[in-house]
Amino acid sequence: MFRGFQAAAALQQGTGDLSPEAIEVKGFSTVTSRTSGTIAAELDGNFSDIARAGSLHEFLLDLHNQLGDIAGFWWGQTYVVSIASPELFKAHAHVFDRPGTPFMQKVQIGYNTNNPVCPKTDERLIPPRRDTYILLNEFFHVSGELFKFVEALFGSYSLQYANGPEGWRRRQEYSRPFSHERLKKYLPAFQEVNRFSQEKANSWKRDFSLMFSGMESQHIYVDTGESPVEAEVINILAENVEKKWCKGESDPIPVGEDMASFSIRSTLSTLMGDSFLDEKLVQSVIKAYKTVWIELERRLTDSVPPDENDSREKLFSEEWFRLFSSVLALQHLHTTVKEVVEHRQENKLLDQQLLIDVILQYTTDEDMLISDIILFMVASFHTSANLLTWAMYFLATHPDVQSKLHSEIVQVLGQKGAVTDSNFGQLRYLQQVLQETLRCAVVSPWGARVQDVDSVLGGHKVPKNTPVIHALGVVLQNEKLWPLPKRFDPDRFSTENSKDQPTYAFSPFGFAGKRTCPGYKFANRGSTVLIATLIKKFEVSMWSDQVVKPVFGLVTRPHEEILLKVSRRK
Ligand code: HEM
Repeated sequence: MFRGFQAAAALQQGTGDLSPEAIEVKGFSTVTSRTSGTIAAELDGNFSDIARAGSLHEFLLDLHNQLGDIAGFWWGQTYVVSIASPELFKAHAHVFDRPGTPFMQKVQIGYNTNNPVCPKTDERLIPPRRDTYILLNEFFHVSGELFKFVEALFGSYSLQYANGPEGWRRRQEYSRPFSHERLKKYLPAFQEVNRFSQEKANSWKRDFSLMFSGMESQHIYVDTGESPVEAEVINILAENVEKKWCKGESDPIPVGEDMASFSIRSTLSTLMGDSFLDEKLVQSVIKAYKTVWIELERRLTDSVPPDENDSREKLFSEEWFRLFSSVLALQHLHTTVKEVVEHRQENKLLDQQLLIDVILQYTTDEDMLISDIILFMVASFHTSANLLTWAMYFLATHPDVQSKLHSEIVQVLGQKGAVTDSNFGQLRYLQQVLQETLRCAVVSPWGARVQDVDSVLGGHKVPKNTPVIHALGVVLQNEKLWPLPKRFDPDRFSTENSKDQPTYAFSPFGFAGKRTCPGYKFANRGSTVLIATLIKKFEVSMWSDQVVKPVFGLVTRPHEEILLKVSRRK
């Protein structure tokens, strides 16, 4: 039995009090303190239960299955409450603040290492002294606080941790580049970026190679008055994937890799400006980002620190090596973003409407700038890439859905047309496919909020400062709301079938405090363009009878690369 179940038993006994003091919690194991290197009597709470379940999402599925829509458990030493019903989501929909207060001090990366080897050279790293290892470990380690593990990547000053009036103000400002009207205004900015790139290309020290290899640069930026340029840029990127697929028709297509490449490029080029026309820079960001992300996800699922005498300790040097590489990769990401910001500042463009400009207008604090840019990059890359990967997987394994989708695409776009602002809304079934993918694959399994006052939730007292997890994925898999929840069926989202869906039953982008995902339209538009482009031209199926299992981290990904077979449609 989960220890969290004991905690939540207090609810069933009718105490109505969710404070940890009101709940009897027994049997916590002791773990090693990394800092001191000695055994300390620290509570690991339900970490080992979470590890046993496989992930926080799977732990929450069991927890709510056994205890109902509201339950408590221990995230390390922090007592947290989790909610999993449209009604409880509604009751929490006004809460803005997010848990995980960061250290309010400057984050230093790299520490006092004597041998910082540039990740570009790939030179073998020499392990430094043990105390440096401990410092690095502390830097990355999941502490008792939710979201702490992502702090190393996003930085203490990022929007992720911004609460109260400042967080609210920042959030409002950063939403500007994602409004429909603003998307339209990207057009002159992009044209300017394009002209600027061509003029300045030769004077840049970097190898300037257009990321859209094989295409003329003037194709990248459209000059029609009405359609949002973002969709046009994404159209070009989608065509790029399409060209690659045309070439490799007899080979298996590594779909995750191609979807990641598309989503990273579309994010960087539409939100971060012309620096990312440099293919080498894009590649180095992808490499560094992957290294850091792998480490962070590992920390989420493997959240109990190793015991001094643990066998993992024997892997000391390997672990150190991996950790140190990720610190260097992180450092490289920070340096790159700093250069991109400087480039943007030095070369002021006429129409400063990109996300990077909005962030630059909001703050001059270097830490905040870099943190927020990295936050948006990371929040966009991984989620969009996995949404696309899962959508392709479901289409490959559901030929009937694929065929219906193909008919719609041909009907709306014709044989040659592209997705535009005006025909976007007609791709209704494609929207259903994306919605059902978000639901069925549980792309983003959970969120969280906190309040600095005592509150009541579902009739239970929640003490102030108790993090409340929004078990988004548990609700998306609730069989009362979604019969046969594991079945992929886009018709659930038809106008007819969805009219009785309770509000908040489908909240894949969060729902609370007007702080839902700011990039949801962006992700939706990009995915629509890419899927329409590819499915119009190709029939996709699985390359082999590969069994695909999901790994539920902060974002849900397949446990291994999915290989697709693509055949050009007649
Ligand atoms: C399939 C795609 C995506 C999914 C499923 C997704 C999901 C989410 C979720 C669940 C949250 C937490 C919301 C909450 O706390 O209530 C979030 C936050 C966020 N997302 Fe997304 N997201 C996606 C794409 C994107 C894209 C494309 C961008 C950027 C262009 C983005 C940027 C962000 C940012 C910056 C936050 C933090 C906002 C804040 O702290 O106020 N996301 N996303």
